[in-house]
Amino acid sequence: MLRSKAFSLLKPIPLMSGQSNLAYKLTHPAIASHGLHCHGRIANYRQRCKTCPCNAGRRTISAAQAKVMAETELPGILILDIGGTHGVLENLAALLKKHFHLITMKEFLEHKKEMSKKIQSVFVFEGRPTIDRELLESLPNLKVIGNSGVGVDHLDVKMISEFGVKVTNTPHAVADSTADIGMALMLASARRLVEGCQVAVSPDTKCFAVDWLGVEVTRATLGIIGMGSIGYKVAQRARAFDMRILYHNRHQRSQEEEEAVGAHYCEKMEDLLQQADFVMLIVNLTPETHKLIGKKELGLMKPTATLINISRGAVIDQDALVEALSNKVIRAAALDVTYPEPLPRDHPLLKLNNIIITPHIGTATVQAIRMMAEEAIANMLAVLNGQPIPSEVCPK
Ligand SMILES: O=C(O)C(=O)CO
Repeated sequence: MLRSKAFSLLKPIPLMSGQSNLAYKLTHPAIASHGLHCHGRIANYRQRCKTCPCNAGRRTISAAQAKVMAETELPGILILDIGGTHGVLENLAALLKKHFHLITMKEFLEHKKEMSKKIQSVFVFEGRPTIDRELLESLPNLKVIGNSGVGVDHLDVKMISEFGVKVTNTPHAVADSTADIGMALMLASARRLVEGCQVAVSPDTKCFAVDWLGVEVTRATLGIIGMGSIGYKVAQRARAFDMRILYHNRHQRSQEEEEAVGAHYCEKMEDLLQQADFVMLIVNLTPETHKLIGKKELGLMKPTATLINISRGAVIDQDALVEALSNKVIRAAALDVTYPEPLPRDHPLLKLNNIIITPHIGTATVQAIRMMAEEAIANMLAVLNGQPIPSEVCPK
């Protein structure tokens, strides 16, 4: 297929906030309110507009280039929030460019007339951009929204499907890196790693090991809530620590799968909560799992237990968690996800010393980012070519 030289020279342009009503809606509200570029979760914590090293966003294209793009044969793909630094932007763009004409939100808004019919896919890389009726109505030939990541709680899949548009996700690409972050949080919390680091970098602090006693992960009981592919990968890793593994899930795994990792099914979540030394949340955020862990559930946990969340912040009632941690109802918590993200500076969770919080870095590895893009591309191409879709998210 032919590709225009002019287009191949184009650099993808990250979404700019506040450009128009539509652009505003496509910017995560939390990010807009912080005045940050919508560059992805990690960048949200670190990059302010002024210091952002990514200057690509300032680039624009001519009407002639836009016309060439609109006439070329590769399907157009609208890029929502492809961001980051350190070459991530360029690497992902290069992968996408093999199959699609990249059209950034800025380009789309500037040349809507030429662009809108060309766009057949929307690629959601990071952040939680709003895909609403207004956007869908402006894309008459849209066939697929390819989400990078497994969680699609930011997308109204039912509404999107009414437009005949498919939604896909990347459960395979995220599984190892997200399971690793679950293990990392469990170990770090158990052995008070963050506090230890703080002591080590303050040479004046007197440090006796007895003041920093942690608890052992080895041979402890791990309760996994949500035994999908990430949950199962966690169980595989936990087996190497001789952990006793309990799990609660909508469906019981096969006997073979259970035996392979030595996991025992708890039909009632309460049974798991009462027995586990570490409770790890790995469920999708749905109306059923919203505030799944609240005051009652925290009260069932052992006072020596640790709660780890690598799913979505809203799975925990954060007010109840603040209370439970302050009153030592449970030993500690380790969260890779919160609501909102990031937490406001004065949030009570940030004032506690029995908590570890990371900025939603479950998939923040060089390998996972690339695999997510590859899996998303495979999904989107399958939809466009009328082939079986590897990972489709069906409306409930
Ligand atoms: O895949 C996702 O949705 C994640 O948030 C992984 O951390």
